[in-house]
Amino acid sequence: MSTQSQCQRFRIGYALAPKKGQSLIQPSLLTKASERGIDLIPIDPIKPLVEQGPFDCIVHKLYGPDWTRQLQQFSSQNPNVPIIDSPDSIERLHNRISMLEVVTQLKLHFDNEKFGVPNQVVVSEMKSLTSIEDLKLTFPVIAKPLVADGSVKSHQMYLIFDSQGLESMTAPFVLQEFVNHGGFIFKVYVAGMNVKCVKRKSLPDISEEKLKSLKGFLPFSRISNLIDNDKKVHDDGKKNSQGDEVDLESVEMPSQSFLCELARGMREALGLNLFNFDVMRDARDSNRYLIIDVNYFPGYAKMPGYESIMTDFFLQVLHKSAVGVTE
Ligand SMILES: Nc1ncnc2c1ncn2[C@@H]1O[C@H](COP(=O)(O)OP(=O)(O)OP(=O)(O)O)[C@@H](O)[C@H]1O
Ligand SMILES: O=P(O)(O)O[C@H]1[C@H](O)[C@@H](O)[C@H](OP(=O)(O)O)[C@@H](OP(=O)(O)O)[C@H]1O
Ligand SMILES: [Mg+2]
Ligand SMILES: [Mg+2]
Repeated sequence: MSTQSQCQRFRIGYALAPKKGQSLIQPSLLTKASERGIDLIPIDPIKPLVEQGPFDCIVHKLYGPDWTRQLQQFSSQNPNVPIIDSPDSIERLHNRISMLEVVTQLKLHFDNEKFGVPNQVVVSEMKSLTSIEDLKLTFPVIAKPLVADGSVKSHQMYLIFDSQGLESMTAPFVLQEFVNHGGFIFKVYVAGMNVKCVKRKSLPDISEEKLKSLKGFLPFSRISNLIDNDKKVHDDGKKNSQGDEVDLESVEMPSQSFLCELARGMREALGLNLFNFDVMRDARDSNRYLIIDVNYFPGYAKMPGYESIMTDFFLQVLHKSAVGVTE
């Protein structure tokens, strides 16, 4: 390394909601990044962005026309500064149909694993809803808000057991088949070329027998983010709220090469660098993986060793190896 490059420091501007900034920008990340020549600089979205530089890269999770205009203006004045990620590409993740469409379009083949998404349909209005059979679904199903914009409402889900439960819903929503998956999911964090998978608690399986005694619907929200979930990752053999054993320690991870290839395909197809996706392993076929959710700029600080992973990613971007970043 030349003397000049040893001295070179990079400035990465970050524009995040206060809560998000506090969770991501921990002293440990600032230290790790600084050791490798990166200064992380907060951006004030209220002030003109073009007056806050210079930046070598911008990372953001803010929305709205004013912010998009700020980014466009900054880009036109600084065409070589990467903006992670493009608002248009992020937009695709704000709709639960378009976020998964990309998965169904991936042309990837694996020797052992199969992947896909659960069957789902959009219900736009209740009056056009006839029966579950007409929708080519069977109970139980999950009603999810069509919009996934980070609001509390967008995380409000309903597990529906019968037609009475279904009739109680308010359109529009996405109706997705409930797939038994052993009560756990995998969250696959992607930061450019870096891919890290963690296990999380999920809804318990519903047997045909159990379904007979379940009536109506059950609301739930942020199930994989419940407070005791982190404990589950570390503790063995605890019971979940339904009384079923969920021993996350003994759950076998999908192969890293499968996840890396899937993540690469999704990253390129989405044109995004910072996201995670939730994956279920089908209880009927352990080689079948279903992607159920894709989230922009998730809670990376929950990921063990996130400081090194994020710093590696920043360096990749600065060296122009990220999607949407041109040479
Ligand atoms: N088709 C399905 N079959 C079985 N369980 C599911 C299915 N879809 C979702 N779940 C369960 O519901 C949880 C919430 O669903 P989903 O991930 O779509 O919502 P979200 O609010 O966008 O989540 P996040 O907090 O990750 O953004 C999942 O983590 C999983 O535990
Ligand atoms: O608030 P919105 O825009 O919906 O985004 C959330 C995602 O939906 C969640 O997936 C993130 O949690 P995970 O990192 O556990 O997936 C969650 O992480 P956070 O709660 O740590 O910020 C958010 O990124
Ligand atoms: Mg999810
Ligand atoms: Mg989500």
